[in-house]
Amino acid sequence: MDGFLLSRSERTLRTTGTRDRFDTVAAAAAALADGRADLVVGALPFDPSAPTALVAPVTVSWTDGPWRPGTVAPLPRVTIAGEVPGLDEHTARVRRLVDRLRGGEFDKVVAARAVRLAADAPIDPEALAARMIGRHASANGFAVDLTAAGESYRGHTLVGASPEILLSRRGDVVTCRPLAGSAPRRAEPDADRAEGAGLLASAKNLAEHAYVVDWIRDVLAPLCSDLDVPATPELTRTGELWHLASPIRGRLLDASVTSLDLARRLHPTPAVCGTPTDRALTAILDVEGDRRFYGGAVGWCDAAGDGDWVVAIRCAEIDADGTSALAWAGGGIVAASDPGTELEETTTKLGTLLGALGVDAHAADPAGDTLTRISRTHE
Ligand SMILES: C=C(O[C@@H]1C=C(C(=O)O)C=C[C@H]1O)C(=O)O
Repeated sequence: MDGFLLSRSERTLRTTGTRDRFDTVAAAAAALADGRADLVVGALPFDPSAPTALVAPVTVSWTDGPWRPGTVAPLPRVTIAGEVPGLDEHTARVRRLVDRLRGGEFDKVVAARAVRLAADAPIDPEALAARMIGRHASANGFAVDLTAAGESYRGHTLVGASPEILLSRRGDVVTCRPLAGSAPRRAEPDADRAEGAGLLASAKNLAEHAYVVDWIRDVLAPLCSDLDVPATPELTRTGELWHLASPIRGRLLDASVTSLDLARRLHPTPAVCGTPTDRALTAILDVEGDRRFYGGAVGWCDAAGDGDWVVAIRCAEIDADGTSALAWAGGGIVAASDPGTELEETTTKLGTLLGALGVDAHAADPAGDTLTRISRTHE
């Protein structure tokens, strides 16, 4: 897929073609600044030192509302081919991280895992994005060609539906809506409401959330006047989860600070990384290895500096021939975290992507290693 899609509830950006590729934020920012590009779209990786997948597109179209394509290609049958790492190993990693948190090495760290998916025919990235957007109308649906990030990404696409806005910039107004703190949705309405109310009252989740809000405040305070940060978060929900959310708003002191600059400064927030950021990032890269574009940011920046960047979660990277993919999910760990509950939370989060593919996220083998857990196909 040589293109980019970002579907938000108010409008959708779709681009095709590649006029220029940028594997660093600096290169993309320079092209915007000197008029070689009037729009840059794409993704920032989780690891801020890794190559970016940013492009200046050839065609650009904006439409009102979320993306609603007329016809959508059917999705193939998809199975879970393996877990990376196995479920036991993920739980053991969380346990070791909890020990390090209790030892005071850091205050919060996000632990993630992935599932490897195998499809019996190519997964069309736009068809998967359309299905995710159809199931989550208020989410930020995306499909991004990652080729610009280098050889190991050639023809790969990142597809997802994120509930989390890293930032939006319109003129001198910057808004963010970080999430952190999670509880599963329940089928039974009273039980579901109780999960939400429990999350809003949970000291552990409020603390996990506060690390993210504090980070955003610290980054934005020197750049903004009138920075408005709510004292307590609000409750928000997706199809699968309740989250704590904080709508933040500020006014830029310097109008030359672009949405791409802001994304670079705000990323990685403790919603995907941890506190303190540098220690958490080092621990994640050491324990998990490369997260590629999971936990990164997807968005756009125009020549005026306006733009939207969403946190790249509830997503998968589809390989070049479309028949295999890696889907990730993570959760914030603090000293009070329970490894079993954290594992369950990642499974619930994986359900956003797996549900769109007709795969049951909860059908995983508790032993954690490979294979063949199958799923429904799309008729
Ligand atoms: C890291 C993910 O989600 C993030 C982590 C959350 C948490 O720890 O409670 C909640 C929302 C997201 O900010 C993910 O979905 O993979």
